[in-house]
Amino acid sequence: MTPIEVHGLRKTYGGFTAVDGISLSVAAGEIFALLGPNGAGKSTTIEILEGHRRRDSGDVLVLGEDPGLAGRRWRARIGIVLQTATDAADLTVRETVRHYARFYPTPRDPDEVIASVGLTSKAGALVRTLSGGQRRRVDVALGIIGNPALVFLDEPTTGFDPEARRQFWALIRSLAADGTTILLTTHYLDEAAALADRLAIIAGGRVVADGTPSTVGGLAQAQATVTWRDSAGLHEVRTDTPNTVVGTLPPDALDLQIRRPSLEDVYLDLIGARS
Ligand SMILES: Nc1ncnc2c1ncn2[C@@H]1O[C@H](COP(=O)(O)OP(=O)(O)OP(=O)(O)O)[C@@H](O)[C@H]1O
Repeated sequence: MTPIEVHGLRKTYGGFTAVDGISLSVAAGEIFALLGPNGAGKSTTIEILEGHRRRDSGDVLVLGEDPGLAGRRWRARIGIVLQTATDAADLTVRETVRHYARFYPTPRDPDEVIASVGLTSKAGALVRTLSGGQRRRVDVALGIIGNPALVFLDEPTTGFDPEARRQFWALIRSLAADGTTILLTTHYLDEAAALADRLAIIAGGRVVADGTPSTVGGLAQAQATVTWRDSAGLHEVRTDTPNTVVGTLPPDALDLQIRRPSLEDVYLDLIGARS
């Protein structure tokens, strides 16, 4: 069974079309990233897949069921990390995670989950005393405590420091390696490049490109730009074979640079952020 299958998804708010015919499929154990500017329709899409929002039209199957109709057993197989942080009652990290574990038929071990999000040293601290990034890690812990087959992560690492982000990436990779399917939205292109097996770039409610982080939008075929400076000035050459160009440079060439388009270049072109 394909964990996520979406075809022709549409959602309007009043007269405004937020999602305008999105189709995508995510395979078991795959990490799939949705990228796109603010207001592109990522959260609306993910909320429909979570069963938190109704669609206007389109076919949606999540773990084999229509999220608009699925019941508690389906919900227990899904982990969700929302954009907004969990309300922190007067509970410690360990109490909070244990409390949530009781909602699921086959939860993971709370202490193991706390360790996997790097919060062991804060397990006894009240959640409301944690920093923003630490609270976000509690959100992630609550998203995976139910041992879900599928995890939705809406901008999961916002507010994480660089080390915490890398620890989080390792956690997500290990979940995927164990067969968990991951759908995440992110504004960090390095996060998508580091984590995603496949990704879709969404703009104006439509998928404008999809593929792997190294091939999306024609990245694999894109030419390299070689720049250098010599006594005649600055030179720039676009080429498929940068090594050959470098081999022909004069001995006084300085400041040699070979640059290939990055995911960020492709992304900015596709969303029309530059001409
Ligand atoms: N409840 C709502 N009522 C009316 N319009 C809405 C509602 N929710 C979202 N929208 C609009 O739908 C569009 C898509 O919003 P959505 O939250 O899906 O975008 P997003 O890609 O997740 O953005 P961000 O990156 O800022 O989280 C936006 O223009 C937003 O203003």
